[in-house]
Amino acid sequence: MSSCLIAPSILSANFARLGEEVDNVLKAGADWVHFDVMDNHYVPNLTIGPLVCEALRKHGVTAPIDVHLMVKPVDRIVPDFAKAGATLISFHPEASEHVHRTVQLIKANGCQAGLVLNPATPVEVLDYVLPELDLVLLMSVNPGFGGQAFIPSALDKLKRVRERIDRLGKDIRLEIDGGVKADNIREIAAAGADTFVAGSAIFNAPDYATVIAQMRAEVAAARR
Ligand SMILES: O=C(CO)[C@@H](O)[C@H](O)COP(=O)(O)O
Ligand SMILES: [Fe+2]
Repeated sequence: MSSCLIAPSILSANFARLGEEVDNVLKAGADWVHFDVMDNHYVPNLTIGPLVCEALRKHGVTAPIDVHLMVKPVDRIVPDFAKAGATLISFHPEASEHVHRTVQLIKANGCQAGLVLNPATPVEVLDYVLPELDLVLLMSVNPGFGGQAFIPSALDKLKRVRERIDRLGKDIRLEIDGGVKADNIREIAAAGADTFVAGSAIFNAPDYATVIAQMRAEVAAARR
């Protein structure tokens, strides 16, 4: 199993002080910055684009930026995010006419590629494309908003995707996104996730370092 990575979703950060918020959460022990891009079309919400990603890089953020695109169509915006400093780019298959082509486009632009499965998207969508991926992102809420409750069926889905990744024997990260908290992360880790997005659980807490440390301890307990 790969190392445990914590990826705070900046959707729940204070956007008026975004650079400082990202610095603080990284100082508090976060590994990646999870960057939620919403277009008010694929999902009913509107957030941030490549300019903000670029601004974080110019501000001095060197940690991996994990871009979660909830944008349809997706291909046109991929090169812009690559130029803006994205490390990984993940997209929803429903937002791409040609999933395999979008994966290749992301890689051709020098980024790692991830595919995102909504709660009702079957794992079979990974057939034929899993070997090309660097990451699978399972949604444990319907995309569009932070602060929603974890959908329990994601646990069974995590197990099924973990089996597929292990069978393939390739180093592919299994990321979970939505409703992840210190009090449910242990069972999420036990089900096979190795990369944990958490927005409200971290940014709504008084002390980011305490929550992140708690989360890591829970993941370690699941792996013992
Ligand atoms: O992609 C999304 C929502 O669409 C997420 O990344 C959320 O922003 C996670 O927030 P919490 O559920 O952890 O508050
Ligand atoms: Fe996300």
